Amino acid sequence: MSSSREPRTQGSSGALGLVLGHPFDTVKVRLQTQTTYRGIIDCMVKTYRHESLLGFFKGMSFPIASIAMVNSVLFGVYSNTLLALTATSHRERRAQPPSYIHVFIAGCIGGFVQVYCLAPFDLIKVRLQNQTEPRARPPGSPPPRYRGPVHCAVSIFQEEGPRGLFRGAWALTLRDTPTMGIYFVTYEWLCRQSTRDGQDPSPARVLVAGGFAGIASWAVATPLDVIKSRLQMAGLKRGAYRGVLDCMSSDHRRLTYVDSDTKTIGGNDTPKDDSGLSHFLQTRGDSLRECDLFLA
Ligand SMILES: C[N+](C)(C)CCCC[C@H](N)C(=O)O
Repeated sequence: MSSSREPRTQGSSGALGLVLGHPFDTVKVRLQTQTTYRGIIDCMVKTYRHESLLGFFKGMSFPIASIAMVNSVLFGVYSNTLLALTATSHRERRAQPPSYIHVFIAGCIGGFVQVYCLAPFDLIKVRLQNQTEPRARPPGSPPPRYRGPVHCAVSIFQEEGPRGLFRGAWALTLRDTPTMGIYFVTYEWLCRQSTRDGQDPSPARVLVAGGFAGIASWAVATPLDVIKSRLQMAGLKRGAYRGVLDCMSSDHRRLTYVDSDTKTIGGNDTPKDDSGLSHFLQTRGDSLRECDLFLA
């Protein structure tokens, strides 16, 4: 980073960005993994109707608690890699800016390393965001599979083992390694464009450069983000996908069906031959049709 302000503010600005962005992230994750929604507006309307505004904030607490740590690993590894590559300290760098190829490599390495802190938190976030139970559950309706982030972490650990907590981490690595490189190159380039040589960019410029760097990196990251979210949700069904390539080429609608243990529903394709299930569906009606994508 060419600004010395960045490390001090990254914790709180990261958390603020997260609260503002989380409702959109929830809509994104649901559209990536569930087949019940026709589009963004449909997903927003249904979420609001069934779960109220709070539905958009499901799964937010662990990311808030971990963002400072994940970002300090990212920026720490980035800075130290850049230091090793260019042999110039943070101060000297203002007079002697690092080359873009060094910025890219340092960004990729930072992105690669932070994945191993981010992966378990991101997995729990995605699982909780996909729980579409309403705030006030009708009497007799099944409880959500996970009661909260800690229960979710413990359940995944018990049901899927420690490696279960890293489900989707390989796709996350493929998503973040190159795109963090893109993030830092775009950020550096925009800061240098808008600032005279040897000076620190103003806070407003840092904000704008960071925003555009985020857009550029997300534009590239989104396809692998879809795969990552699907692999994370498919965790409960062993063998649902054989890996990243299999997930890329399979029709994900075939995997959305009712979980017989929890009676939660994913997607719109439900098995036709289960009469108990169709009775269950008829009696539960539409509200359960929007329910969780949990694969048995
Ligand atoms: C993929 N891309 C590089 C664009 C952004 C990665 C964002 C990672 C972030 N720390 C998080 O909490 O998810």
